[in-house]
Amino acid sequence: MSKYSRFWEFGRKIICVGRNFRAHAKELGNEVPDDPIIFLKPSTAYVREPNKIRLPPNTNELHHEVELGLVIGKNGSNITEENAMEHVAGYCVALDMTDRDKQTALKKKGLPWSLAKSFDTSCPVGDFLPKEMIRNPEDVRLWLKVNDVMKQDGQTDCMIFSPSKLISFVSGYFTLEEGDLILTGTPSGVGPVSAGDRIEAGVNELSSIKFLIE
Ligand SMILES: O=C(O)/C=C/C(=O)CC(=O)C(=O)O
Ligand SMILES: [Mg+2]
Repeated sequence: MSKYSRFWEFGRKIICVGRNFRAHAKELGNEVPDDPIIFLKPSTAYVREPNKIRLPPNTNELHHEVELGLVIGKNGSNITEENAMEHVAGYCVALDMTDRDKQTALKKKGLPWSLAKSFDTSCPVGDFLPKEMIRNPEDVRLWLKVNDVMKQDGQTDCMIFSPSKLISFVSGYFTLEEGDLILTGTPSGVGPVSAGDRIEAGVNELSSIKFLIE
């Protein structure tokens, strides 16, 4: 068993990348970024099956976003793109649950997104997938169904910034630590979920998660 098999218990940083897929930036009417857009979630955002995703306070529009998670296995800062993958212990399927209404209101005021992105249970994660299980993180299918209907179905080769580029960029600002998780951005097809809905999501056919909205 890998020491990272319960990486969420390390209690480390969850570093998230936004607008990393052109089609998703476009569906929300955003410009494609010149540099990665980065935000953070606290470790209290983690949720694991069979626990449920809770609606944040005063939400009108909770959105699903399926993402590939990179689990960091080696500390480092100022990591080069060439050495980046040496810092990855493995992968997971993850959701970046987003209070879209709140995010839109905060964006309009030029305020941080934390309340919209970082609430308790905003980061459901699947099982740890050791690095050997995904030969090429730039060739992974990310999919998500709500109540058995496919809503997101994208390939990581459509990322604007590759996993290596993201690790290199982020590690110039934050020292990456063992147990950190990097969420690499969502493909298009994000949309609302309500109490009672069932989300199922996965990376390839390797790992899937099922979460109910409470
Ligand atoms: O700028 C927006 O309106 C929304 C951006 C996001 O929510 C970014 C992501 O979290 C993502 O692209 O995965
Ligand atoms: Mg996201």
